[in-house]
Amino acid sequence: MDPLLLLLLLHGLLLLPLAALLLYRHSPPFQFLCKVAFFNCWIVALATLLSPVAALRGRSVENMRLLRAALLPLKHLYGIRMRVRDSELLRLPGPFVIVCNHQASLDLMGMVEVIPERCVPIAKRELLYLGTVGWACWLSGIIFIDRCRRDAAIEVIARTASAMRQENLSVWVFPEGTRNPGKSMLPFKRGAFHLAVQAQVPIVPIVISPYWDFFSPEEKRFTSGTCTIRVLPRVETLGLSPKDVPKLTESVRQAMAEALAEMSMSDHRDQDMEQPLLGPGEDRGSPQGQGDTARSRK
Ligand SMILES: CCCCCCCC/C=C\CCCCCCCC(=O)SCCNC(=O)CCNC(=O)[C@H](O)C(C)(C)COP(=O)(O)OP(=O)(O)OC[C@H]1O[C@@H](n2cnc3c(N)ncnc32)[C@H](O)[C@@H]1OP(=O)(O)O
Ligand SMILES: CCCCCCCCCCCCCCCC(=O)OC[C@@H](O)COP(=O)(O)O
Repeated sequence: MDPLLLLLLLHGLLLLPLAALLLYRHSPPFQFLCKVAFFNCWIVALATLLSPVAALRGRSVENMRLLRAALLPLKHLYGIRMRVRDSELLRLPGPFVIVCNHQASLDLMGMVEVIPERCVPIAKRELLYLGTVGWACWLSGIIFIDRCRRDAAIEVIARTASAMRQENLSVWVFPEGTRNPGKSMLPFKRGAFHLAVQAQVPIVPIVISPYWDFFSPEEKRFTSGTCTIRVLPRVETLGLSPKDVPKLTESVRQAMAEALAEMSMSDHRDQDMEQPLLGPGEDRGSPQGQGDTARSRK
């Protein structure tokens, strides 16, 4: 090959990372893309590394500890400060069903922040097919449901209800059934409430504050920020029967919607921001900061 061409090529190769770095610092959409890609890569990498360790134990809820440990560092990498309110409400003697609002995959960060011991999430079946991520989820005892086959899903829920009592197992459900970045919550699916009534265990609602201060897929914005997680008082189901489920669902949704509305109004901007390990955060002090623009647009 022509030595001059080789030299040019080498220069090009050296300049590429520099150009990417500059773009990362100065282009919020590029930064958004990188951060989302890194989030997914992190999960795939950790699932690949830790699944063999988890496999030594076999399928067990104890592997949820590994899953937690794998996801807990993410908040430091992204500079997301997690504030948990009323976490003592999660300290109950027996098993329970947690219901939580579902905005984005980022919810995993909030979930691992508060998820108690011996608690597994219910997830869509599609996650099983994500290679080592699916394997890691299966090994951690995550319960999979096929959202398109109601009868099969109801069957899984019935089996989960007896496992909850026999194995002292709590369950985490996103009752909206899908991700919802909107300002209010979607109508709730009833599975979580049937589960709690069948197992005769309490429901503990958890509300994660909106991400729009620091994360918006539409605006391709992903900066550092603060996220508040609030645990609401438990709702007992002792003595309730399937006919009570619609009312139960509505009253829990109502309580969560009120908490979400309240949390949407309170301002995080006066909080100290954690410096993200993944590069520049946002200048939260400036009145022209993106947080303000995002808020005023809402
Ligand atoms: C080892 C280390 C490794 C480290 C690496 C890390 C890797 C980590 C990566 C990842 C971590 C994990 C990530 C987890 C997070 C995933 C999140 C998701 O996937 S969210 C999606 C799935 N969740 C749901 O869909 C909610 C649950 N769904 C339901 O509860 C639904 O209710 C469902 C599917 C059971 C049925 O849905 P319908 O669409 O048909 O709607 P409906 O309105 O609820 O029900 C229709 C009728 O059926 C009755 N029904 C529902 N459930 C029933 C039941 N259990 N028993 C009896 N009747 C029931 C209802 O009462 C209703 O009937 P009437 O209208 O009341 O007459
Ligand atoms: C073969 C290897 C393929 C690797 C592919 C990369 C996949 C990256 C793994 C990221 C997994 C993160 C799990 C996030 C959990 C989540 O948030 O799931 C969404 C569902 O709740 C609702 O789904 P939807 O109804 O689609 O909104």
